[in-house]
Amino acid sequence: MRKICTLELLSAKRVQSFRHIREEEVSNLVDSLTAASGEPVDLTRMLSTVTSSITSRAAFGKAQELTDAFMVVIENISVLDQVIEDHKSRRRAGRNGDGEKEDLVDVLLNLQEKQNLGEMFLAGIETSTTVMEWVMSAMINDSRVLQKAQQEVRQVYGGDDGKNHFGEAKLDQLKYLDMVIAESLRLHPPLPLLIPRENRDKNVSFGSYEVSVNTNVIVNAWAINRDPRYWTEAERFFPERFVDCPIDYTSTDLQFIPFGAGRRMCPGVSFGMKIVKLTLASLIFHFDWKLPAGQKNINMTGCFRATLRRQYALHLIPITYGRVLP
Ligand code: HEM
Repeated sequence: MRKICTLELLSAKRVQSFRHIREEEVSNLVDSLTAASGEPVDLTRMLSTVTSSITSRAAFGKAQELTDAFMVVIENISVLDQVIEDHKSRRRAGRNGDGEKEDLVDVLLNLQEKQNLGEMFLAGIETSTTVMEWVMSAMINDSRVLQKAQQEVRQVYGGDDGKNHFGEAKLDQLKYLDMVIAESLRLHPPLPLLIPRENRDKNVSFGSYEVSVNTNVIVNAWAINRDPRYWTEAERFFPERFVDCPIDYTSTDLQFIPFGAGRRMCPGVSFGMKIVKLTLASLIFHFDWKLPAGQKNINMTGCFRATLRRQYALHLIPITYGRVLP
């Protein structure tokens, strides 16, 4: 399954082919927030919806109506079977020639493989949503960082381009936003403990650790990302630490491993991070953000379920950029 993910489902080319889906769904999110401008919204729920809409369209080729079903796909596997049946009849009818337009179910059918599809994408939705929640929370609590990130995105996307079509073409220019996301991933990795792995080969040693055969190893990424031996003021949220810094989450630096590392590293990095960056850039380009009445800052308490999420849903007030409040 992992090999299929890396080579087929989540390859750079495949991820790029879903660009229009990401842009459409993020634009829908902006429309909903614009309609709610000036009122508190449950941003946690909205971020989860946008991520699952993008994922279900990419995975199943179905739009909104499948999104809710996707969330219960594990319990209700018949939904997935129905999707696969639909794809099979479409293929039998010979309506599936263009590789670019294939969704991920088509790819799996090509490979005669459907196992674990639901679990895999569910994991991607939860982690990507969690990353966005933490980044927004950290920026709201640090107005200096938020302003700097907003300045950058409004400069890059200023003029008609930003208002009419907020696309991915210029995302690479948002260097400061990259640092903000990296710093949030460092302090709040959605999977603080990497997936347990069993040493099945032979006894090995690395550093001061001896790992004998048949031992389960659990890597504490959370502790590594905050280790004061590698990070100055390790507990501080300070995106500028990544200026001119060669370390990033796709490199092989083992002091920063929010996606794991090596052969078992997350195969969904590119799929997830494209959603994360486009959504966050849109949120801070189109809106200024206020806390609900009576709230001074965001409570950053985490809570460990399948992932390390915020304990409390994120409620914020979007103010459409440029709108003068009464
Ligand atoms: C953007 C947020 C994401 C984060 C922070 C994240 C993080 C991780 C981490 C830490 C691991 C464990 C790596 C290890 O044990 O060494 C992992 C594994 C995995 N991730 Fe992600 N992930 C994200 C998004 C996604 C997405 C969007 C998908 C799929 C669409 C995905 C699919 C997977 C799969 C299938 C594995 C298991 C790989 C294996 O068992 O070898 N992830 N992820």
